[in-house]
Amino acid sequence: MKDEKAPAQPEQAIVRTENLTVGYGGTPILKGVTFHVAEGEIVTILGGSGCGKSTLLKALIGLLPPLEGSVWVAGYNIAGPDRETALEAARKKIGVLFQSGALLGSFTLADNVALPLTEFTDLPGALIEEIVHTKLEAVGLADYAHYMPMELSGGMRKRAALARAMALDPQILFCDEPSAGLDPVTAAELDSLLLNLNEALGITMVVITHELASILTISRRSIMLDKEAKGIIAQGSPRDLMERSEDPKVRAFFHRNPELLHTAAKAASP
Ligand SMILES: Nc1ncnc2c1ncn2[C@@H]1O[C@H](COP(=O)(O)OP(=O)(O)OP(=O)(O)O)[C@@H](O)[C@H]1O
Repeated sequence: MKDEKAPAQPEQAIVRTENLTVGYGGTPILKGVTFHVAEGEIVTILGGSGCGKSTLLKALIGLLPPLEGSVWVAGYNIAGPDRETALEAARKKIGVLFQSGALLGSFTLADNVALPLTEFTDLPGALIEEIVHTKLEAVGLADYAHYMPMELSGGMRKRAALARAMALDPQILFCDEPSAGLDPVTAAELDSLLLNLNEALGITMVVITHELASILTISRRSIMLDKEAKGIIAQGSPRDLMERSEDPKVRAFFHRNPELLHTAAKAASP
């Protein structure tokens, strides 16, 4: 479990949205979403399938321009009038671990991890090699630098993708369902790795996940989205949400019991 830090205040926020409305083709998926993530925090974003978790992530990393509202990432307003310049600067401060891992299959692990360094910096080759080695070492893959992605297990590929996301020493790491497709033990190892990186380097993390074990292990604060509400229906310590929330949707999620939803819906209908 994360250490006991003071609760996040908006003014310390390294990621912040205000009245964010985001969607596709002018149709909102999320409306008027306001939240913040403090520097050094790990926040998990939860919610049922299709509630807009990935859509929110796309807005936070600048892949989807908001329909309304603002998004501040690492001090840059990436939804303001100077969006392109802000995004270029913000992208140097963030790392993204996509659900698929998104490693290039025809590149070795070392070359995959080197990509952001060759693309975004003018560092000499020898230094890039050294950085790549350090990153692979941090995820326990130093001996696999010359392997191709297809020669690795799913868990190792995720760790390699994490090494690549860390290549530019990001202040903020965004992860889209990092444990998807991993067995529980491998998923727990990845959780430990994320926690270690957070604790050792102070990297802020915003993690989308459905995995209850991960949610409880890595985050002290969770934000739960809902499809019907098109926004946040609960936020707080995941343990409190699990043990104390009376919202049927929150209870159904944490107790893995869709019956709770049906019972609440029946009670609400005339
Ligand atoms: N590129 C797109 N164009 C149009 N609609 C989209 C697009 N991507 C997602 N959507 C829609 O937006 C809604 C939210 O999708 P999103 O992928 O953000 O949900 P999610 O909470 O991440 O779901 P899951 O947990 O299943 O991955 C869904 O109704 C989806 O169909």
